[in-house]
Amino acid sequence: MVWLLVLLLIIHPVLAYWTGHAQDVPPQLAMIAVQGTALWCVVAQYRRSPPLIRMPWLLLALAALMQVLWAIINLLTTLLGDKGGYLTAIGIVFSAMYMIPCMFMVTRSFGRDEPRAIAMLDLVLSCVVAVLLYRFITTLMSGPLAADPSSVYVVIYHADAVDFSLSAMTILRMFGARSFRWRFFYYAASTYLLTNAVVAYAYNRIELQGLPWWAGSMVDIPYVLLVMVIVRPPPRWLRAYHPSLVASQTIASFAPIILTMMVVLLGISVSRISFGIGVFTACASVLFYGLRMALIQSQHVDMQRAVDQSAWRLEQQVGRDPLTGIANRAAMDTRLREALAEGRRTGGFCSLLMIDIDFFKQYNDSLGHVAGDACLVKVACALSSSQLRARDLVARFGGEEFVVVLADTPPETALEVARRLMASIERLQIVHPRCPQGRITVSIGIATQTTDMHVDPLVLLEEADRALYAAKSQGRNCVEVAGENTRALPSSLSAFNANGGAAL
Ligand SMILES: Nc1nc2c(ncn2[C@@H]2O[C@H](COP(=O)(O)OP(=O)(O)OP(=O)(O)O)[C@@H](O)[C@H]2O)c(=O)[nH]1
Repeated sequence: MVWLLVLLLIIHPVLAYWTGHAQDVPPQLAMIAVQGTALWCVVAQYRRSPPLIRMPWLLLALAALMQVLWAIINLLTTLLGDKGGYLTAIGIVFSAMYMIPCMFMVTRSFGRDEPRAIAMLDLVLSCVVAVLLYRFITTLMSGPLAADPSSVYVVIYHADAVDFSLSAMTILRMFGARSFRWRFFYYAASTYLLTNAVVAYAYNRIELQGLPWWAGSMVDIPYVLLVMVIVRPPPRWLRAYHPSLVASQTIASFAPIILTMMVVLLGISVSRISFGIGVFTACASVLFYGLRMALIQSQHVDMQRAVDQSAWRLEQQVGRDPLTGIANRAAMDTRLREALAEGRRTGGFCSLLMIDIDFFKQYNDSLGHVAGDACLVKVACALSSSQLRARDLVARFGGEEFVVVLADTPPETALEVARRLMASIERLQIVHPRCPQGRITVSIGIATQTTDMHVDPLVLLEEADRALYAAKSQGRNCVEVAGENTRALPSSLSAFNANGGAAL
């Protein structure tokens, strides 16, 4: 590939020197061959690239194709002549159409989640630029305005402004790209666009003085550089450079304004020739930009809503037991710590109820695990709808064990609550074929942090567990309050324990 290019590069000036003029057929053919080689190289890169980055390479290939077609039309004009001016008009069409893929690749962010409507808006605006340029050039270069020498300069200045704006924006995009593949694409594109702009700048001015034989060889430079950039290993700084997320996002958001700005400027220029069209396009471009921003804004609002919802769902799930839907162990730990701290601060009590379903293994064994799960859900539901205060927390501790945290609750009240809970389970009347009562019952252990004692959550849990164990030993279906063996209790409750637990 490189050797073919080198050969063409030598042939082109040799032919130009031999024919004596850059615009003769042989040098033009050599130039088209150089352009074609570069086009082929970009297409090969497009086919090699992963899907997400194919689109910009395709756009670059389209831009190069427009230039090749323009050169072919120029060649046909040399060969056939152009009496009606049709070939010149077609050439201007291709040179204007060159803007569409260029604008598109510079403006777009190519994100997967970008709405299609935005791509359509960008495409329409890019087409408007091409149409305006065509209208502008044809009006100034033919008809009465063509006689005015300043018309040529006006066209040249506009072409330069567009070319240099595009290259500047492409360079900016290169420094804003966070992935190496994208940086490499913009590196190749900016090399091509910038040299193209410089060559066009020089060529147009030389052309005004009459083209020397070597001038055509200048046109090869952007294409040769493009091929070199693609086939040679990329420079090390391109791989090492990493823009910050803020810089990258700012540049990507800023890019569309270049497109709008170009349409506005072209609209202003065209208004010299056709006031209506100029003003209309300038206004339309601003409206389009506003619409583009509104679409992005509404997409962000939607995304934010979805993020909020999933965060809320996650928050709910984190503290929830997936089977029963009530609080889980983690939520209980947090609430218990808070309630104990509150008790210490205010000098109040904090009680903990440890509840365990009796003979649950037998229930599972006789009716199956699915029925066991359904039973757990019903028990959880009954516990949490037993007229507790909003600040009390019912949680599934694990397996068939539940815990109720009762902040600011003395042991006497905790005992009343426990009775109420047992009664609500009893009301469920869940048949248990292998339980002496013939229905599901629970045993409860109570532990309390008293005003004069500061207890660690784990210690309180252990005490409640010991009390529960005692309740189980007493024959189940009863409440046991953590007693003298763990901590001193009010006399009324000690008496209650002394009776061997409260059979309800
Ligand atoms: N269906 C179901 N069963 C569970 C779940 N978690 C724990 N279990 C069962 O609960 C049973 C608990 O058995 P044990 O610890 O022996 O308690 P028990 O049979 O209730 O006996 P006591 O507590 O002494 O009355 C075990 O068979 C566990 O498999 C669950 O999420 N779903």
